[in-house]
Amino acid sequence: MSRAADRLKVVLNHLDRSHGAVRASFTSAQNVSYHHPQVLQYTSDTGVLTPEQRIAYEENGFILIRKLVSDQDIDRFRKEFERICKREVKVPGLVVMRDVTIAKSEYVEGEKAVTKLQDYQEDLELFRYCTLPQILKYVECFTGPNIMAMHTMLINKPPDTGKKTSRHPMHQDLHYFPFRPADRIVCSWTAMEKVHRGNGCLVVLPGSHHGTLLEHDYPEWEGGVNKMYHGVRNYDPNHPRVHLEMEKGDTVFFHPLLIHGSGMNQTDGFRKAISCHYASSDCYYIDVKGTTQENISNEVKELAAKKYGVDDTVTFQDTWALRGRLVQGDRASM
Ligand SMILES: CCCCCCCCCCCCCCCCCCCC(=O)SCCNC(=O)CCNC(=O)[C@H](O)C(C)(C)COP(=O)(O)OP(=O)(O)OC[C@H]1O[C@@H](n2cnc3c(N)ncnc32)[C@H](O)[C@@H]1OP(=O)(O)O
Ligand SMILES: Nc1ncnc2c1ncn2[C@@H]1O[C@H](COP(=O)(O)OP(=O)(O)OP(=O)(O)O)[C@@H](O)[C@H]1O
Ligand SMILES: O=C(O)CCC(=O)C(=O)O
Ligand SMILES: [Fe+2]
Ligand SMILES: [Mg+2]
Repeated sequence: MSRAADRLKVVLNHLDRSHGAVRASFTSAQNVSYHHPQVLQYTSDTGVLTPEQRIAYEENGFILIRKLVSDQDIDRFRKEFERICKREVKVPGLVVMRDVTIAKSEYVEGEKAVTKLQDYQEDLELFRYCTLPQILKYVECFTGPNIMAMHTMLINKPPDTGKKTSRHPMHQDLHYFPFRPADRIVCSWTAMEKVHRGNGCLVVLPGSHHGTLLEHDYPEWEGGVNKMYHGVRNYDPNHPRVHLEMEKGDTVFFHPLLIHGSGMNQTDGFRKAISCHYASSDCYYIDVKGTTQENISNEVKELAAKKYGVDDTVTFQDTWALRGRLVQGDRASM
C-alpha cells in the first residue's frame, strides 16, 4: 500500500473511533441516520467494507470480492439464459444483441448468436441476481440505502470470428447515464465461469475514476464495431492496466468513471458474465444536451423509437426511468 494510503488509514481509524461515539449518542437521541464526514468520497461506513477495502476502492475505483455468488445461483442464471435464447420464454423489454459480424454474415440459431442480453429486469429469474442480499450489502456501501437497479445485462462474449469484434473498447459507463452524482452509482459484474485473458476478461485502468467523463465515440476498427460500443476517444496508453482474472461467482464492483473494456475472446467457448448497474434512488437526472453524451442519447432515443414506436416526447432520461427498478429502500427522485 502507498504511503498516502497508510496516512489515510490512520486518519480513518481515528475518525471511525471518535465518530462511533458521536453516532451512538446521535442515533439513540434522535433516531436519525449518521453521515460520515467527507474523508472518503466514494464509500460509506456500513460495517461491510474494511478500512483497507474502502481505501482500495478510493484509490483504484474497483474492488473484487471472491466467490460472492453461489454456483447454484449461477447455474440457474445460465439455464434461464438458454431458455431465452431458445425462445422458450419471451421477456418484455429485453434487448438481444448479436455480434456484428455474426449478424451481418450468416444466420445462427440460439445461444451461439447472442452476444448480450440487455434489460432483463422483467425476467424474474435473471432479475434475482440484482436482488441477491450479499450483492446489495456491498452495493449499499456505494449508493447508500435507497437502491435502484438501473441497467441489467448478461454478456455472452462469443469466440472472435477473426475480425476482433468481440472486443469491448475502453469506456466509462457514465457515458450512458443521464443521472448523477457519479459517486452514488456502481456496477456489479459477476463472472459466470472462469474469466481470463484468453477469453477476454475485464481490463481496467486503476484510478481512472478520479478523472472526468471523457468524450466517447465509435473506435476506428477495421473489422467493425458493435452497436453502441463507444470507446474513450483519448486515454493515456501508458496508464497501468490490470487484467481482472476471475473465477465463477467472483464479483467486481466498479465506479462508473473507471475506464475499462475487455479483450478478444480467443477461445471457442462463450465467456459469460452477469451485471447490474445500481444507483441511489436519490440521484437526479441531468440534461445531456450540448454535452459529450449527446451522441449516445440520440442513439438510445432512435432505438426506443424503432423498438417501441415512441415519439420524441420520450426523453433519454425517460428511457432510464422506465427501465429502473427499486430493489431496496424508497424510490425518491429516480
Ligand atoms: C419505452 C422506452 C424504453 C426504452 C428502451 C430503450 C432501449 C435502449 C437500450 C440500449 C441502452 C444502452 C445503454 C446501456 C449501456 C450501459 C453501459 C454499458 C456499456 C455497454 O454495454 S455499451 C454496449 C451497449 N450495447 C447495446 O446497448 C446494444 C443494444 N442493442 C441493440 O441496439 C440491438 O440489439 C441491435 C444491435 C440494434 C440489433 O437489434 P435488432 O434491430 O433487433 O436486430 P436485427 O437483427 O433486426 O438487426 C437490425 C440491424 O442491426 C444490425 N446489427 C445487428 N447486430 C448488430 C450489432 N451488434 N452491431 C451493429 N449492428 C448490428 C443488423 O445487421 C441489421 O442491420 P441492417 O443493415 O441489415 O438493417
Ligand atoms: N486498437 C485499439 N483501440 C482501442 N482499444 C483497444 C484497441 N485494442 C485493444 N483495445 C481494448 O483494450 C482492451 C484490452 O485488449 P486486448 O484483448 O488486446 O488485451 P491486452 O491487454 O492487449 O492483452 P493481450 O495481450 O492478452 O491481448 C480491450 O478493452 C480492448 O477492446
Ligand atoms: O463484459 C464485458 O466484456 C464488459 C462489458 C462492459 O463493460 C459493459 O457492457 O459496460
Ligand atoms: Fe462497461
Ligand atoms: Mg492485445
